[in-house]
Amino acid sequence: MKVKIINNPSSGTQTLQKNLEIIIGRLILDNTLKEVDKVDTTIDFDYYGEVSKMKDQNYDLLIIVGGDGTVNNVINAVAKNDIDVPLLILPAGTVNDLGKYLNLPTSIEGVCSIIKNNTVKEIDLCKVNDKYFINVAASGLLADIAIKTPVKSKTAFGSFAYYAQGIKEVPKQLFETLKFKFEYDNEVLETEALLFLVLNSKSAGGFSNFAPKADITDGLFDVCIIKKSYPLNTAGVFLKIFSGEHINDPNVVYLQADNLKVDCLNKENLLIDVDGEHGGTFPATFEIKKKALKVIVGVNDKK
Ligand SMILES: Nc1ncnc2c1ncn2[C@@H]1O[C@H](COP(=O)(O)OP(=O)(O)OP(=O)(O)O)[C@@H](O)[C@H]1O
Repeated sequence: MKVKIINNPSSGTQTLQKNLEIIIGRLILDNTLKEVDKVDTTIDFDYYGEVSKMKDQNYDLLIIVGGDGTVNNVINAVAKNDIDVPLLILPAGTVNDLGKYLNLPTSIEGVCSIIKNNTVKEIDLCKVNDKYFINVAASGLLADIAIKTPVKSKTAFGSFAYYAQGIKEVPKQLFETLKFKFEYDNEVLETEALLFLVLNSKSAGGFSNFAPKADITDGLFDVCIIKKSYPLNTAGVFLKIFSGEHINDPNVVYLQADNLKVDCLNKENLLIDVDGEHGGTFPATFEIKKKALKVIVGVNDKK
């Protein structure tokens, strides 16, 4: 196998990155890997330029080592360069929603065996305006926390940094009212909302059941809108997210669609977060390309 590795040395707690040399060494020794081309990212890394070097080079696999943000940067470069090489995501971030959903390994043994098994699955690729995403786009209350938490504090404290930032932000944001307009399948919905998410997989923000009906191969977005309500009701909604029961709560709108436009009617320059990275502002047009991305999954992946 000829592989390219794009590694973010700063993602998460850096455990997987430290084991990379051992993993590569083992796979070279048993002849699984014939050629390995590894590059470490930097803060201002040129993902597009790096991925464009893969054209016509007969790579068998592109391995991404990093958190959701790194994965997002690489898949944008892959899609925009029209690269058709299967991707292996090695989850090394703070939250790793997609990694958990796809049962991707983090141990040395697990990573070696998933590469040897080389089981390819085609998954949907999502886009909002000109930015691709693989797992989730979100906006409103809490959605910008992933963006605001500095990389350094994420590394030092792992997911605790998310909660610390969250606690600081929530009281202020609960008094805000955001009014959104959703257009999908000839329907129009205008509502005051705290937060909405557009999901490809089931998992977001560390909640593995945010979109309990989602299937990453069905060509549909799962949209979860958490409506503005009394703080106690909102707290109830968040508790139900653990079990997936929130989708039946009167303060939640849950829908599936293959097309979606969203506008924020009362706040300019509200950010959209895509897979933990900046995804621009409103109005937002969402597109989904069914099974447009090849990824390696664990042999026990049943989704
Ligand atoms: N060498 C580096 N040093 C510091 N920051 C980097 C480096 N390489 C990339 N980055 C930054 O890391 C960010 C992406 O981090 P990533 O999402 O992979 O990890 P994380 O934030 O720890 O995980 P998660 O997104 O799951 O929370 C990008 O915004 C990118 O600019």
